[in-house]
Amino acid sequence: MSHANSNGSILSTRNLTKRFGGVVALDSVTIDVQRNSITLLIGPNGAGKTTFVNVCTGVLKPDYGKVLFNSIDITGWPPYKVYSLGFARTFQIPQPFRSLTVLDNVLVAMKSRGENPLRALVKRSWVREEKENIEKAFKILEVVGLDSYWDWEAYKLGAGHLKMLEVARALASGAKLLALDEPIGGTDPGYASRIFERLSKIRSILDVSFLVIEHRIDIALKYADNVYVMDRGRVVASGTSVEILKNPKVAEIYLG
Ligand SMILES: Nc1ncnc2c1ncn2[C@@H]1O[C@H](COP(=O)(O)OP(=O)(O)OP(=O)(O)O)[C@@H](O)[C@H]1O
Repeated sequence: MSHANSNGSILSTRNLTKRFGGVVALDSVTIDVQRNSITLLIGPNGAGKTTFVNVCTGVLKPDYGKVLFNSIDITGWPPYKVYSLGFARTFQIPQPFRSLTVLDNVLVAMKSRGENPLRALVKRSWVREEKENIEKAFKILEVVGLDSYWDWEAYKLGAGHLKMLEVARALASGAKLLALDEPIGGTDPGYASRIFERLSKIRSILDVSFLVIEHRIDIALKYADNVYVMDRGRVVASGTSVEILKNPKVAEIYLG
């Protein structure tokens, strides 16, 4: 199942176009990210991958085209609104609170989703809510494989664990779609595969999808449900990993 119809999609773009002066960074890009999928976005430097995510998440406004999240037209929405709807993004360099523990980092992310200030006045409900939040945070840490690090300060974590903490924080914020920018960048091949195994497990347990930009396709392709290949602002191929590996255009882009 390589091609989506937009009903099963958490994210759909239609003819998304973005120019920077004379450069067409996105040239009529139509992409579907299926629910509960890992969708991989690959392509050489300057293909438009980062611009695509920036336009979808509201960091940049498109010149033309549409972005639909959960069938809601979010074209041109500001980033905070896109985020509060459940579309989160993690960056190449994770940004946790370094001196806070892993657990506190997750709790902070959970709270940032708009708390009712009056709630805090009612002590009993506050205590109960705090307890529920901690239980929920531990469940998330278990899912991402950080439960045994719950009391570590974030600055003590290695690159791979930091990326998973970012994922945990996004999940805590209620995200249904996570755009991950090079999740295995800076990790060794063994750990890189484990990160993708985790993502694969997370999306089978929880109702979440991943849109992943990754350069190390040798590792990433195995775990992707769907792949889009971009080159010079266009989608030049799409399909399953197997289809993509067989596609002569892809070989040409990467080798030629
Ligand atoms: N803010 C900007 N101003 C001008 N040009 C830009 C800007 N952002 C991106 N571009 C141009 O748009 C094109 C697409 O860039 P983009 O960063 O989206 O590619 P990419 O596929 O993410 O590349 P990489 O893999 O190197 O990160 C490139 O030609 C780039 O130089």
